Amino acid sequence: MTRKYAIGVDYGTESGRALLVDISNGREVASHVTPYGHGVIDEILPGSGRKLEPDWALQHPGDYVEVLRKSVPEVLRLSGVNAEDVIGIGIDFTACTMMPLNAEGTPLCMTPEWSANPHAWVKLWKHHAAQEEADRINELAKQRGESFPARYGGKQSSEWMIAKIWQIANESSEIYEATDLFMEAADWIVMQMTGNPVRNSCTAGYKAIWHKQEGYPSDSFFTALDPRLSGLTETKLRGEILPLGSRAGGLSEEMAEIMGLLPGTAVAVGNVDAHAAVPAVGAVTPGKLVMAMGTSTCHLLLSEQETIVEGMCGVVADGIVPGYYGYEAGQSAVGDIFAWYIDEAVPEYVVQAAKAEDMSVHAWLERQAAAYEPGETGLLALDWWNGNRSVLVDADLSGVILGLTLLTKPEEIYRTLLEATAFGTRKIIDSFVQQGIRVDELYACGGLPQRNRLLMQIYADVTGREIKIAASTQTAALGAAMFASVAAGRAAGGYDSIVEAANRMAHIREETFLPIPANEAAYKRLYREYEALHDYFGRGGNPVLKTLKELKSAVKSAKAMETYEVQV
Ligand SMILES: Nc1ncnc2c1ncn2[C@@H]1O[C@H](COP(=O)(O)OP(=O)(O)O)[C@@H](O)[C@H]1O
Ligand SMILES: O=C(CO)[C@H](O)[C@H](O)COP(=O)(O)O
Repeated sequence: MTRKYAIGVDYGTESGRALLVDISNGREVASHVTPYGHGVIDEILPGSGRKLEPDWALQHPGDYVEVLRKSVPEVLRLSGVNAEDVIGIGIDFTACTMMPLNAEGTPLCMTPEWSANPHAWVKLWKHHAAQEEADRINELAKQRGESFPARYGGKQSSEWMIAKIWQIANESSEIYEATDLFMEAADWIVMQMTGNPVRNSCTAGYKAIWHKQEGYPSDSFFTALDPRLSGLTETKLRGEILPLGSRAGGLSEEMAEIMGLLPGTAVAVGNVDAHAAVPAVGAVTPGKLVMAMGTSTCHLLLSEQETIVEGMCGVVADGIVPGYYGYEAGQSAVGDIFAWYIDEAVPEYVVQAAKAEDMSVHAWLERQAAAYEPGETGLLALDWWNGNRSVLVDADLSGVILGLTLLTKPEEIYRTLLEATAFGTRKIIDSFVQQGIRVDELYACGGLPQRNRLLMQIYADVTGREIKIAASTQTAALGAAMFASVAAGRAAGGYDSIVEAANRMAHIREETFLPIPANEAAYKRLYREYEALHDYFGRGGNPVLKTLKELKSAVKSAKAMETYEVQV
């Protein structure tokens, strides 16, 4: 029999990547990346030039289609694989990345009528401007004794579907009224390929408060929240919800032509990027915590038990691998913090020194920072540059760095930022363990583990655990391709289950990172300080971070309003 292949398409924050994989062994044959033309829209709305308020993060859905148009034909060309040997295509996406659609399934931002309204655009996962809505959802759920908050660590995040939808209703009732469906981008892009408006159980479960047995929260909850939300789940959130690995449909004639594939090729239901990565490192049984480390970090863990864990993003039955409860926790910024430092705060001499040695600024700072011992910088930071997702679930928190002096060097700050993210991860692991959820092994995947050895050593030292690293640098796309092979099924040359696919297609590297005992001891001491600082700034000991944010928002909103009034 000829070799069979599947394509995984990973939609990240800045770009989309297609990966063509040999399904017999997981060999990655070809990949291609298409950066999003509009990137992350967080300052000015394209077209109208309207200035966005703080904490907004939008995207253009046309950029997602461009990835299919460019990267899929390109992986076929690069690999020389024939379209008839590609048995399936699967996608994974950042989430909750959502958009309002009209009755034709067109995103409202792509219609002339609505394109100047920011609420018509895709709200990216890191759009954090729905915090008030999230707070109110949490208060009301508590008052009414709703059962769902327990499944989300007690709190809904401002990053998620219901808070984002309600923000639209509150700030732009005309967009809310004009919306026929609110959809995850993961489901929308699948609908572009198949014509079928199906939703996937992973984003529905983790991001839209859907439960396999109980469904969405009751209509009386939504009505009590806001009478305009009455009937929401039956109307604007309607749609069949299918489990991971299901076939959403076959590729349409039109999209097959655009993508260079055969019409009818199996398209798997969408998935979340980090979740797709779990089977791609072979973590298909309980106790294996997978850290998908990139712009942000998601922590994924399987368990036989359903328990409440403080600040977890969610526990969903079959949410990652069928047969287990899938837990998710996360840090809203990790690589993004390092990127911020390099883009916004590194002195010019560092950029020049890196250039002179033909190194990236990251690599130069990593080398310099590696010369320090734990504690030697005299610095400590809180990793909240993009709020805190777990365990505090509070997008209104911000970064803190302590201990700066006139002698502080850029590499010391860089090291401190790496350490801060490791402490944030330790906090999450402790939270699982304290609630009796086993964490036996750590796996790291995503863009960071293979780019920064110091980072991984610090994580091993801070957690006191061995860290195994994914062999693939594109685990999410590999996972999406694995789910595609399941959607295609055995009869087409694919697999019956994701566990079977993982057994054949997942790989980890031989080299692992082990804790260095002296470093581990030093970090134990520093972690105690991190915990004290964490609770002081994060649990209300001193609300200064929120006060600063309120002041900033008030001034920025007043300025944005002035600019808008001048324009109209
Ligand atoms: N050598 C490095 N050390 C630490 N962080 C890095 C390094 N190189 C790139 N990064 C960070 O990696 C992040 C991108 O990770 P990646 O996994 O490729 O993307 P995404 O999370 O969008 O899928 C960026 O935030 C960038 O700052
Ligand atoms: O919350 C998520 C998954 O549940 C986001 O998709 C994720 O945090 C963004 O991923 P990346 O850092 O890879 O861009």
